[in-house]
Amino acid sequence: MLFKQQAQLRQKLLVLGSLAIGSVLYLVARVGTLESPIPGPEQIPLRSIQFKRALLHELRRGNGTKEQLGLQRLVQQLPQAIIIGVRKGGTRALLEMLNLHPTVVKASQEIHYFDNAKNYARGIEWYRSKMPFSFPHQITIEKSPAYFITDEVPERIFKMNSSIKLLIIVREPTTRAVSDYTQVLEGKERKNKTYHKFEKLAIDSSTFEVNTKYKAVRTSIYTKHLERWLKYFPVEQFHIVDGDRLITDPLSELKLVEQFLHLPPRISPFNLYFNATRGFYCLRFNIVFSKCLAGSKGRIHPEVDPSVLTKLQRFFHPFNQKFYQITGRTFTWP
Ligand SMILES: Nc1ncnc2c1ncn2[C@@H]1O[C@H](COP(=O)(O)OS(=O)(=O)O)[C@@H](OP(=O)(O)O)[C@H]1O
Repeated sequence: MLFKQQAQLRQKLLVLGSLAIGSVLYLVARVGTLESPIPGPEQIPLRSIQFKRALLHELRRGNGTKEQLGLQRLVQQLPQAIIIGVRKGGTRALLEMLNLHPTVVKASQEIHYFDNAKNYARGIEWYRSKMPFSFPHQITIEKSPAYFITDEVPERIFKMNSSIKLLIIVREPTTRAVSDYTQVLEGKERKNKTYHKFEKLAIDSSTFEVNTKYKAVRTSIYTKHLERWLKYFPVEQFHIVDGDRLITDPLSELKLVEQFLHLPPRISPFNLYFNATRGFYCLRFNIVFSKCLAGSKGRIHPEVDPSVLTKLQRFFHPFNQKFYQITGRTFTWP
């Protein structure tokens, strides 16, 4: 009995200790690093949010119940915004970077609720149960890149929330297709299986034209997919993120997303630093905690015959023009 009480006391002290250390480190980290906060009704007390995040972390680790940690107001909210695609566009980087914002809570896993018949049949409360705990003033975001290209998804999302905000991150279409191929190739190699070369898959061997049956090619015809979505949602409900710029200048892209989501600007230069070894920007949450994306992000692409790349770029050109026209955002793709 005495032993149990001592163990409980020790656990409580541990929780309080880690919370106190976390808060002090957080305050030290934020002082002087934040952009001057914008005054107004939207302003959220950052420090208390970060403190609550620390409590949330303790809850997830099983170091107390909601009541013990004073987290009764925690809820599992359906997402108010979804990153619907595009596969290999930088969806993971975008989600992780948005999660730096104190008002954003991410669903860590891809949930595949709307594109997977079995999951969809489980119902909306199943979907909600997959969402992270958050406070009512926070917004939940999930990403499942397969949503963008799956026929049934727009209608299903519309039925859940017709005013939801939709984020699409795109990359130069040919590079995206090669990235898509690289991921599949790696999977095959891991299983000691052989796989065709990209050139063979992307070009029809009888007509020497671009093979539009190849999924990696089809996914890059962004306008075709977007048109299906526009049957349900007005174009204002979408925000297009430049995935190429998210790699080279992530903060500029994140600022545009903050505006689109009506979030106060809180992601600052402090939160992002370039890691020369990785060749990418990594994320800094505070002076002690920073992380880069997993090694599966930023793979080295195989070399592709330049004439095939040119053929693909020519093929995508008219679709790209249409995409610019519809979205009102122009990219520098060839
Ligand atoms: N900061 C940072 N760190 C690492 N990787 C980054 C980052 N920003 C964008 N990217 C690019 O993200 C590409 C992977 O895209 P996705 O996350 O959408 O892939 S997936 O569809 O979820 O598999 C991945 O594509 P590849 O380079 O082709 O592997 C990266 O180029």
